[in-house]
Amino acid sequence: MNSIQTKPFTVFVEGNIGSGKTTFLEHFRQFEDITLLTEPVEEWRNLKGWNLLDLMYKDPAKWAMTFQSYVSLTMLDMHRRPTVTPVKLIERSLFSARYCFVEHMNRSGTLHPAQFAVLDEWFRFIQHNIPIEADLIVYLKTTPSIVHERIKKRARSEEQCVPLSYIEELHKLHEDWLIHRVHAECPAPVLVLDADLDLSQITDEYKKSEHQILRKAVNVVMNSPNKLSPKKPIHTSPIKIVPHMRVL
Ligand SMILES: Nc1ncnc2c1ncn2[C@@H]1O[C@H](COP(=O)(O)OP(=O)(O)OP(=O)(O)O)[C@@H](O)[C@H]1O
Ligand SMILES: Nc1nc(=O)c2ncn([C@H]3C[C@H](O)[C@@H](CO)O3)c2[nH]1
Repeated sequence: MNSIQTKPFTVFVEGNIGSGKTTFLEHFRQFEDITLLTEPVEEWRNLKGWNLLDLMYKDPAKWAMTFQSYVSLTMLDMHRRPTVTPVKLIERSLFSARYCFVEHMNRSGTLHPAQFAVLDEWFRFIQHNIPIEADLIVYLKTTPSIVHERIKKRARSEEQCVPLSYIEELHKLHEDWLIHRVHAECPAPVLVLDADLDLSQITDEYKKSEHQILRKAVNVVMNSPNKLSPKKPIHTSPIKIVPHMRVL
């Protein structure tokens, strides 16, 4: 008998700019029954001809509010995207937008306090009224200097002037959220992967998350005719889970 799929096992893939989130999602393209939702960067780069990402990086004081408003809309659309597969991987989330990027803009004064208050109210309203939570967060933990080099090498035009200091500040905000668990509203367990490893070694690191992700798909799929057929063995190696409430 088919299992009735009410909500897919939802995984947020989080990490600093250039940490390898898109690359991580691509690793899971080999498996069936998983929906992969990449960050809507192209929508931010072209909204009716406007490159909001570029405008935000060039003049954050003027464009941060506009950009974050559109990030919220596009990310909410991702969270609410109907999913027929038992597992859904999302690149970033409304939580990283609020806890990392908007938080940084507030602390740095890029956003006026009134603008921050509006964005925060929108986040709280959505969080309390729309189910957007994760069942697991995969945190691609990196060293700022390493991802800064990757950003420069990738050479996305809008990011050419992103300073290392910005990456370091975003890193701290990711660590506060996902390692030190300072935000109680996002209780999902966190699987930490060492995303500093280069491309020749990173696949083995990504495989550490397969068991946590695919077993959920297998559990659900086992009750339906089309079995999940991972083309590679599921690894059961011990992995590091950061519980919601850390015992410090
Ligand atoms: N483990 C790795 N080692 C070396 N380079 C990597 C690694 N993972 C990704 N890269 C490279 O770094 C750049 C950023 O990778 P990717 O786009 O996957 O990161 P991202 O986290 O999705 O970035 P963004 O936050 O900007 O969307 C790409 O050029 C990619 O080829
Ligand atoms: N300001 C700001 N707020 C966000 O919520 C946000 N989410 C992603 N980004 C930037 C990082 C990369 O350059 C690029 C791709 O991740 O977009 C953001 N920037």
